[in-house]
Amino acid sequence: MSARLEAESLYKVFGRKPDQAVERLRQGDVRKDQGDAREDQGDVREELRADGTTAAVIDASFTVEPGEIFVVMGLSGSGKSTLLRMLNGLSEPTAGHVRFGGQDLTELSDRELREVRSRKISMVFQHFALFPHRSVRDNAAYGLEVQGVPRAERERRADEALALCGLAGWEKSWPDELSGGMQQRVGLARALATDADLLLMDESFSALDPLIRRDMQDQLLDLQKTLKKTIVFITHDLNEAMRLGDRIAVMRDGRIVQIGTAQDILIRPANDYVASFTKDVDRSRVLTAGAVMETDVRGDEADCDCETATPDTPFSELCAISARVPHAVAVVDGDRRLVGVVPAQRLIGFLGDDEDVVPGVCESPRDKGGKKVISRA
Ligand SMILES: Nc1ncnc2c1ncn2[C@@H]1O[C@H](COP(=O)(O)OP(=O)(O)OP(=O)(O)O)[C@@H](O)[C@H]1O
Repeated sequence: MSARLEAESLYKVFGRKPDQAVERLRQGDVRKDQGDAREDQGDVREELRADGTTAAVIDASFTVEPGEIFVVMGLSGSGKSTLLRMLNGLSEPTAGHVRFGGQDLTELSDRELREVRSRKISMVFQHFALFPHRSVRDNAAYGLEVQGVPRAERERRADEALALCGLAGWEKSWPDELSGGMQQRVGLARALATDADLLLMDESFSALDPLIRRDMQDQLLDLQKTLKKTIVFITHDLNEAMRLGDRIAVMRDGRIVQIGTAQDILIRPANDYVASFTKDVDRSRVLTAGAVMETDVRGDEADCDCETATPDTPFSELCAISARVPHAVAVVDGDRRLVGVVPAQRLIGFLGDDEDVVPGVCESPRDKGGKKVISRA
């Protein structure tokens, strides 16, 4: 089982007097908490920038559980890469702590840090960074070579990792004989071969064309079902974030502005900035019955023999059920207990951009008795 990764109030400031800059940023936040909010969130950051100081990451805190894919999403310059470099110890935080498996990486010596980086942490980059004059096998074995693992064992482990990534039979090929997608699989195999618990993926699929990219996303999700690594995945693409992330942190101007599941971010964006990202997301691919249902139920809405949904029922299937039943869809849990209802109007509300998705009364007769089903407060 992998270990938990914790980031606690991380700051990274580039430029002069970084510690003073952190203090100013903290005081700005205290003023804001006390209600002395200036309209512009980036206030102190902008003042610092005018002085030639960049607050690249400001007060970032989160925990990534073992087996979780935690996606950090944000536009270029929002601080994603700087955050990732602090997580793997390549960049020392100006303030704050990074803990992995309970070990505080920010307190290790350079030698201890190198050891942790080579054994416990693997990186997968956007540009595959393969060595052109090494075979696919030797590329996949590179991390093990750095660790000093004997040749026979590293080749065995590299071959296993390559097979996991769908590259059995390509071990002796050269990188330039492989397509872009296959080269990225070698990058992934190299990261997996070391058995590192923490996988840091920096825009790993961004250079791939859309179909291959989707393929790689599927493969990662599939591998993760058995590997259960602790994964931090950086992307600027919200669709990718929503497909991969158990949870997503949205960054803006160095700050994490929201952490939540894909459904949280779609349904309850923390602010207009996050909401503006979600406009182009195909909601029907993300939402499930559990996210869209009304939980204010009477209790007898599933008393007929009609088809029901479960909280995990995908939105598209929910729409199909809704079209087949003459009333709101009842959502039941594994014990067939009613946990919510979804009136047809509510589905329509969630598909659009309209923030006011609260539907009115479902006019459909519930059953042959013609009883109205759902009423909303
Ligand atoms: N070594 C550095 N020295 C000075 N400023 C830096 C340094 N590294 C990053 N920055 C600045 O910190 C801010 C955050 O950069 P960062 O690369 O972390 O963002 P990002 O979200 O990863 O962007 P991208 O998606 O383009 O890589 C930017 O304003 C950048 O110019």
